[in-house]
Amino acid sequence: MREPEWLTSLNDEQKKAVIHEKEPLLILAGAGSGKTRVVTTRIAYLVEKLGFSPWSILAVTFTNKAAAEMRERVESLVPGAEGAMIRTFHSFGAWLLRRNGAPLGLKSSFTIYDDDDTLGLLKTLFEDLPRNELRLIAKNISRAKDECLSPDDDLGHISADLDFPRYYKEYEERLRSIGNADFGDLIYLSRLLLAENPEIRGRLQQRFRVILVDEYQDSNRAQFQLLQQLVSPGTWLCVVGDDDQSIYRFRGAEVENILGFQDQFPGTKVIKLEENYRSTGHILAVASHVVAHNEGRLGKNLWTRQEEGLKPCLAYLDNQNEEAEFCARQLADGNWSNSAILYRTNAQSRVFEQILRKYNINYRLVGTLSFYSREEVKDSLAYLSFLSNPADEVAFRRIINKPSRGIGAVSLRKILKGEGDFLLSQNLEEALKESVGKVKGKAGKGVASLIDLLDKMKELMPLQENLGQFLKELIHESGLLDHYKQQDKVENTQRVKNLEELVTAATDYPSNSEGLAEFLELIELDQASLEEEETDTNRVTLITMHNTKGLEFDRVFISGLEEGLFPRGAEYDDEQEIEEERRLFYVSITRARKELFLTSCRRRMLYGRTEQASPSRFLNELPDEHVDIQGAAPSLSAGHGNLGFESEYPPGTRIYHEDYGTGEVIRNVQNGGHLVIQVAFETGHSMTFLPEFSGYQLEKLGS
Ligand SMILES: Nc1ncnc2c1ncn2[C@@H]1O[C@H](COP(=O)(O)OP(=O)(O)OP(=O)(O)O)[C@@H](O)[C@H]1O
Ligand SMILES: [Mg+2]
Repeated sequence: MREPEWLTSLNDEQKKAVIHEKEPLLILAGAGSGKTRVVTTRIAYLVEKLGFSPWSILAVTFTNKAAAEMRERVESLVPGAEGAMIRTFHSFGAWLLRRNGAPLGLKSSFTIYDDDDTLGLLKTLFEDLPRNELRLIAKNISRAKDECLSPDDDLGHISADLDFPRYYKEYEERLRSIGNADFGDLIYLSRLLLAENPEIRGRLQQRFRVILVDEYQDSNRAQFQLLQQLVSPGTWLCVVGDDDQSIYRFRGAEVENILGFQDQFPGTKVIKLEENYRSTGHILAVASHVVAHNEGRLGKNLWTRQEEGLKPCLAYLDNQNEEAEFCARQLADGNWSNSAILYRTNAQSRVFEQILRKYNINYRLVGTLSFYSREEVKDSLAYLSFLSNPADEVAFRRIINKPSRGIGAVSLRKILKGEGDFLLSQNLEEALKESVGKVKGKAGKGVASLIDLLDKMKELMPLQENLGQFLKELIHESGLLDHYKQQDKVENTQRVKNLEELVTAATDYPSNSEGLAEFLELIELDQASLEEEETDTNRVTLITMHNTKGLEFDRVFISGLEEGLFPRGAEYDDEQEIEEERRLFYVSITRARKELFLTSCRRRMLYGRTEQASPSRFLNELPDEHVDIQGAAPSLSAGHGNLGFESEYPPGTRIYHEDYGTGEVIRNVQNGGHLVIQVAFETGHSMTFLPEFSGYQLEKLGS
C-alpha cells in the first residue's frame, strides 16, 4: 500500500516518533526540528492508519492560537481527525470541570474569574487591606495553585506573611460557596477532582487512550500532576519539548518536568530530532552559538541541509526612531505578512506603530492591547482630556477615583447631581468644587485633593518645556506613577514602562492647550485607523518575544538589544535569570526562516529623557563569521570610563592579526575584568578578541 505524502516526507526519526506505539514517548529536540509537525502527523496517523477514534485523542498546546493552528493542520492531513480534543491546559480544565465539577460544588455554568474579578472578591472579603496587599495575595494564591498547594499545605516559601494561609482559605471557601472558579482553579481543581474521584478518573482514562503535549518544557507542577492523573498504564503518552526554549520559569514552569520525565514514566522511549527544517544555515549557526553559552543544558545538535542563506544583519542605530525606520526600510518590499518585529517589552511597540503608520505599512499587534487602549495609558490621557475639556464626563469618571481617593459611587452621584436629580453644571470641575462640604469624610478629602491637583496642574502647564515634561509631572503628582509602580512589582507587568513611552510620545508637542488638543486628536485618529485595518491580511506582526513560541516567519527583526532592556534589568547579575533571557533570545532567533535582523540603539529615550545605552551582552556572543554588522557600536570607553581601566586598544586603533590581516578596533567592552575588543578587518570580517590572551597573534600598528 502506498503511504501518504505526509508520512513519506518525514525523516527517519520523525517517522519513528509518529508510528511509535504504546510506551511513553519523549521527543526532545531543538527549535524548528519538526516537533509540532510530529504531533499533528501522529494524530493523523493514529486515526487514519491505526483506527483510533479522534474522540479518544487529547492534544494539549500552549496557546489558543497554537491549538487552532494544530486543528487546521490535522484536518488538512486527515479530514475528520481534527475532531480530536486539541486544547490548552486551561481550556481542557474548563471543559473537564463543566462536565464533572459537581463533587466540588461547581455548576456546569460556573463563571471563570479573571485577575480583576479575583481582586474584587478579595476586596469584599478583606475590606481593610490596601489594594497592593490584595494584589500580592491574589498573585500568591495563583502561585500556590500553580504548585498544587492548598491552604492547609506549607506555604512558607510562597509568602512569609503568617496570615496568608488564612486569606487563601477564606478566599477558597467564598469562591466555592459562590460556585465559581478562578483561572488557576482550571488546572488545580481538575487535578483535585481526578485525585479524589476514582470513578471520574477511570472514565477519563478510558476515554483518552492517546495524550500528546506540545511545548512540554513550559508546563508547571499543577499541569504535570493533572497529566499524571489522566495517564494510566495503557495510555499512549507523547510529550515534546526543548529545554533550551523554557521561558516561563518566572511563572512557575518547571523544567524538571522534562528532565525528570523518564523517571516519572518508566519505560519511556526518547527520540531526538536533529535536522532543522525552518532556518537557513547562517541563522541556525547564530542560534546554536548563542544558546551554547548556557550551562546545564541537555545539549543538542541541530543541522540543516538548507543553503547558508543570508547572513543575519546586526545594525547599530542611534535611537529607537532610527531603529523603527531601519525596519520600515527593509519592509519597503511589501512582504509584510511573513515578517515580524519582536521586542522584549510591550512599551517598545509604540514607536514601531508610529513609524509603520507613517510609511503606510500595515501591521498587527499580537497578544496585547494596542498601546493607546491600555489601562495606564488611558488613565493618563483621561487626565489630559479632562484638563482640556472639563465637560468630558467619561474622562472625569475615569480619573475621579484613580488612583483611589476614597470617592465611591454614592459620592460620585452627589458630585454629578448635587442634592437634586439634574446635572448641576456642564463644567464638571465646577461641579466638583460645588460639592465641597456636601461630600463628607474620606470622599470629601478625596475631592479636595483632586481639586488641588487640577489647580496645580493648570498653573504648571505653561511653565513646562513641552507636553512630555508636563505629562511626566502629572503622572507623578496624580499618584498614577506610584499606583502602577506597585502594580508592576506585584504583577510583573510593565505599566510604568508604558507610561514612560507615553511621556516620550508627548515631548514633540508644546505644553499648552493647542499642543494638548493636537496630541489627543492624533491619538484618537490613530485608534480609528487601527480598527479599519482589521480586514487586511498583508500585515507585519508586532509581537513580544514571549508570544512567538512555536511561530515562524520568513523575516524576523529582534529589536532593542541593549543592556537593561534585553537582557531585561541589567542591575541584576543573577546568572539564572540571564540564562532565561538567553533562552528567550534563542527562541526569538529561531523564529526566522530566511532573514534575521538584530537592532541595537546607542541611545534610547525613556520617560522623555534620552539615555546612553550599551549594547546587549548577547551581542558579544554572536559568531562573527555568521553576522554582518552595520553601523558602529557605541565605544564604551569613550568619555565614560565604563571599562573600569585604561584600554590599550581604544576604538580607532589599527592592528594587525596573524590570521586576519589589518583592521581597526571599533569597540571596547569589558568582560569579567578583561578587555574585549571588536575589530573590523579590511577583508570585511569583524571579530572579537581578548588582547590579553591573543599573544603574539595581535600587533598594534602606528596610526
Ligand atoms: N520532514 C520535514 N520536511 C519538510 N518540512 C518539515 C519537516 N519537518 C518539519 N518541517 C517544517 O519545518 C518547520 C518547523 O517545524 P515545527 O514547527 O514542527 O518545529 P518545532 O520543532 O515544533 O519548532 P519549535 O521548537 O519552534 O516549536 C515547519 O514549517 C514544518 O512544516
Ligand atoms: Mg513547535
